[in-house]
Amino acid sequence: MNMEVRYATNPTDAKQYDGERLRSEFLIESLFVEGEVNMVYSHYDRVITGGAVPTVKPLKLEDSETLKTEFFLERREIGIINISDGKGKVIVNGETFELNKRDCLYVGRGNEDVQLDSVDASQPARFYLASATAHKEYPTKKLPIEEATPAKLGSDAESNNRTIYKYIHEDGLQSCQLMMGMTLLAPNNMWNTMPPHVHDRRMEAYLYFDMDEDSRVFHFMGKPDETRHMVVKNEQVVLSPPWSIHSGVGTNNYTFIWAMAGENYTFTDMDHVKMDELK
Ligand SMILES: O=C(O)C(=O)C[C@H](O)C(=O)CO
Ligand SMILES: [Zn+2]
Repeated sequence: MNMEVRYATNPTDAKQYDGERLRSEFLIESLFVEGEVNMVYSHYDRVITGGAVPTVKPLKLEDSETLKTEFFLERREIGIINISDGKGKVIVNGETFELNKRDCLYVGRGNEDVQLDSVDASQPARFYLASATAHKEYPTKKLPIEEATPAKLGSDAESNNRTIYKYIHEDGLQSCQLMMGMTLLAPNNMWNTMPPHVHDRRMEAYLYFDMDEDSRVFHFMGKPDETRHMVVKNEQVVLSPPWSIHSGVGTNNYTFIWAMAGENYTFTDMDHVKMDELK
């Protein structure tokens, strides 16, 4: 288990950052390594994002060193999505949940033993993890992508025709503060979340995946009138501060998982940015 800690940055300081500094604060370049659990603890709403790729043996969710708790979910909840064609298994206190590609499992606070495993070590599962602090236990529950409610957004004319699947949210899997879902772009559509928005009440993390080796997403961040971009590869995560837009355009098709935590539990609570305000 590897845990990196990242502190929060205010937007006035972030204005001065060059590309390298921007990437070291806001881009997570390597989460998915075979046989490892890698996580980043962000001071933005204390959200932990991580990747786990179990092969020949299960990997345990743990980090008493950083959290100073007896077990990982003592005071936390977690959303787990398998992004691999290889089937995965999550074993929660002895109960097994099988996750196909794009299925999501919510595990509530108080579950002591969480293990992540692959059904076939030669085609391992790749689990994306997002965890937030939690004040009570909600039931551990799986939601296959087929049962997540799709919402169509955008249009071919704007090159942003896409479908949002919400898994953990007020009308889906219940949680304390974590919200999580996946956005799939229709073929030949490259833009996400443009026009952009901010939500000063919540941080957000985007995991970009399903990309070829040479595909890139140009991810836009920053205050609406002070934007920057980072060039993002397959299976990399952007940490989006509450004051920042979070939008991207790909050189090829891609999918992304968004996860949020913070003040309220209302997916639609966004401050939309007018194109005139963008600089
Ligand atoms: O495609 C989109 O637009 C999104 O998926 C937006 C995210 O869900 C988001 O930013 C929620 O605040
Ligand atoms: Zn958002």
